[in-house]
Amino acid sequence: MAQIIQWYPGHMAKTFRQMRENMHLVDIVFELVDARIPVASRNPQLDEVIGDKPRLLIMTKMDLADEDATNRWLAYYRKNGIAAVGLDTRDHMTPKTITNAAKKVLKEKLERDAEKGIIDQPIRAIVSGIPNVGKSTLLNHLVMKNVAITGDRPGVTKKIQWLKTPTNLQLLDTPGVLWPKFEDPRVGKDLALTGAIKDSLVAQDDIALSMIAFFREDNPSALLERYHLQADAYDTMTDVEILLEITQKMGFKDDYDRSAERMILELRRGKLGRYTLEKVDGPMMTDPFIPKNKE
Ligand SMILES: Nc1nc2c(ncn2[C@@H]2O[C@H](COP(=O)(O)OP(=O)(O)OP(=O)(O)O)[C@@H](O)[C@H]2O)c(=O)[nH]1
Repeated sequence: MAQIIQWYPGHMAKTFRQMRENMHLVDIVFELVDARIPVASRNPQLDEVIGDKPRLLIMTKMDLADEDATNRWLAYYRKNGIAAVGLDTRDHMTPKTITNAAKKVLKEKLERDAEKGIIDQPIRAIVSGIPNVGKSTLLNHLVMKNVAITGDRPGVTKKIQWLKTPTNLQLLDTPGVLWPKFEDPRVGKDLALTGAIKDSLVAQDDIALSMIAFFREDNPSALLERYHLQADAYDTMTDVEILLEITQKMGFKDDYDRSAERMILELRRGKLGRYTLEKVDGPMMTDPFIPKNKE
């Protein structure tokens, strides 16, 4: 973990610098978060970079997340005046969903433009989010075919590459890659369980144990059924004992590193069903990791 903390600040500073430099060129920021971990997968320092710029929060990988939990998050954001949509970025409706949501966020600006006779101007956006959250997938789906156009904008000396979409968006071609804040151990575990950070950076058995703890609370039957555990396992066994039992059932004897690895892989592949690690009323909500600016 210490390695990650030392490694990221340089990259992060560069991302923030690039985003700050380009912020005046865009109308809106598309901030991507993983619907399964909407708190851990965002970097709160982005708020400082975005400032008053309008933002659309995009919850990706909704197809992997618990549907009810995502709906509760969306209701929560709505209540707090934060424009948000949830989607599977690979879905064919994604370009329409995002473009409509962006138009809604920018409604007043577009109306002001229309009064001045400026109509059908493209909406210019920058896409930002942590690694693996779905930035490239989203860009590709929005653009459909990779058409890069180059434009000189006032105030910039170097040329900026824009990607034009059929739905009349213009996207900065370099997505802002941010890194999450790892200081809180819960954040690291949640990122590891969803595959947002490299497996080699975290102890797999620790992660498998937090997976067992999560299912014990959230969806007890999913783990019991998947690994053919006895119905009273949660009453009679500790998390460690459950991990050892699963190791045996997998035929790995006492090699719990191997079973931990397998369990995590199966979780990510959806073998245990849809899951959301962070809930609207969960403990993470006491952290200040909620987007600050309003619609
Ligand atoms: N199930 C599901 N998978 C998705 C979704 N969006 C992206 N993915 C997958 O997640 C993985 C990472 O997606 P990318 O688009 O490469 O993520 P990125 O943010 O560009 O990643 P970096 O290049 O590391 O910054 C790929 O395997 C995608 O197919 C989604 O909404 N649902």
